[in-house]
Amino acid sequence: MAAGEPGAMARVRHWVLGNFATSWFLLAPLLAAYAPRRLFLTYFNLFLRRHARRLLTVVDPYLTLDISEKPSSDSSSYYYSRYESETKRDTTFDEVKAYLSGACAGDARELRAEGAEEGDGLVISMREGQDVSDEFQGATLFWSSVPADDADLQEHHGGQGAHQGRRRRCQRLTFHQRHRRLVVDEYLPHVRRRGREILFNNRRRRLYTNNRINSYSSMDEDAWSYVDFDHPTTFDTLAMDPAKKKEIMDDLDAFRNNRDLYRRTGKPWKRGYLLHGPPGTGKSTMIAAMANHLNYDIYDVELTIIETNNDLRKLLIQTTGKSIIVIEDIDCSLDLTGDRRRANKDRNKRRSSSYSSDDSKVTLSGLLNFVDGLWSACGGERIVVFTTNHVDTLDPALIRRGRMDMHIEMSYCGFQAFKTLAKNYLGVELHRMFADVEEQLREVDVTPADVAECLMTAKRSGYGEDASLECLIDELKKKKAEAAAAAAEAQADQQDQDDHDSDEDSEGSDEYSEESEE
Ligand SMILES: Nc1ncnc2c1ncn2[C@@H]1O[C@H](COP(=O)(O)OP(=O)(O)OP(=O)(O)O)[C@@H](O)[C@H]1O
Ligand SMILES: [Mg+2]
Repeated sequence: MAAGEPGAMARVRHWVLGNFATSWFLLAPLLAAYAPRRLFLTYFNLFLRRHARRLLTVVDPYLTLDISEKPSSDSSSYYYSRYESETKRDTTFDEVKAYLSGACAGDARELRAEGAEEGDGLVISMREGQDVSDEFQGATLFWSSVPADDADLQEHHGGQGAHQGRRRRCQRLTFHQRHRRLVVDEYLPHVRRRGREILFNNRRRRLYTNNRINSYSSMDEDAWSYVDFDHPTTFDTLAMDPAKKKEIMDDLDAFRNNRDLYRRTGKPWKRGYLLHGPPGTGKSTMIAAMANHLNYDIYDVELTIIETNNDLRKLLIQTTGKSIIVIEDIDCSLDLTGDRRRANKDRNKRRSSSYSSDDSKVTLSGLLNFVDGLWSACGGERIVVFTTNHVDTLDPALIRRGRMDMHIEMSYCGFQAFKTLAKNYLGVELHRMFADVEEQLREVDVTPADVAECLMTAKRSGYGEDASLECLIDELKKKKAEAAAAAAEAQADQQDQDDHDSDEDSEGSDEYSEESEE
């Protein structure tokens, strides 16, 4: 309707057009008989144009929607990154193909297999002309593989390019017109989301570490370098109390599976874990197990080379979702000691004198913002892990619930943890010597790292189960004796100190009494 057209006129026009089809059937014979041929043809033409589409939908109520393969010239490995997505190609075709991979493997008869862009997996897709069906909220939808339109090809390549010599493909979705809204609003976003997950799970995981970045450089500078993450630890091989382990796994699963809950409650989709305990109790090992369990990347933040809070933020926005951001030994990193103080000195030397050193520190507040400031909410599905050997020295603000939601104490090796290590290293779940080991473990503080090392050494030397366990028991006894000797020595030192103090006290009081007598 034209703007400003009176309502009455519009109604009349609508009525006329609405009755056009009827009027055609009434008027056609009259026009054919009495009107000039030219007028008849014009009238007929008009009728066809207006009503052909409507007639077609009666005959064929199905709609099609094409998703074409994009030129490979800007194809690059698939990223799950908010930052990078702005500059990377449209990945819809890949997502749809990944989504259909499962259905194709089950349904289609003529398949095509391509190596996944990363990892050892295969992406199965349909050969041209094949189709598969899919169900979504009670609607049946059909996907078929067809060549992309020539027009489409021209549009994207200008008639040449990387796809020359190979026809681009297109996934065609066919659905009933009554599902139009369902498809556009819900089904296609669902397909893309699911496809993205499949692509993400197929790729190799990465272990990132931050580069030293120049605060004044552009945002394009790579803040992170990475290697493939291929750590073999899983929760199965992690030695710790089974109940505690289950609690952590359940917590991780609840985090991963509750995207909507986080959204509904207005909480950013992230969670913090504080791992604390003596060296060698498995804090770093736990992080690897978490990453393997969730299939997330790891960003290992080296705080000592970050110069400003702003750089820290820059790092954060270049991380991807589905990742674990780790700051190891947080107590050492934040306290400006050792390397960090040296790093600051070096930096200050390099800087012009107009910048005070106060401008260039990662402060506690910078770190707090990193963990749960506004920027930290971008991207979502992110886990932050801090590790420390000295939980008591940490600022309470840093580890309060909400920032570090779960505090996990990694403790010395108990019997249950030992059983996991025995299974890992010796392949035994039960043994008559376990009772001896249990007894020794009750009396000595030994880390899982010590036990693992002992069993590994025995295994490498070709010892059998009995000999390996004997070695371990000997080692535990030795440690117990060492601990007893150290305790005795400490007690003796303490005694000496007390004696010394009391001697000084009595000398002091003698002097005092002599002075007072005088
Ligand atoms: N709980 C555990 N389960 C299985 N293996 C463990 C465990 N704890 C330690 N280990 C073994 O000991 C090695 C060292 O452990 P890890 O580096 O995880 O200790 P950590 O607590 O991070 O120590 P640090 O505080 O010094 O960083 C690991 O490579 C692993 O082989
Ligand atoms: Mg560690």
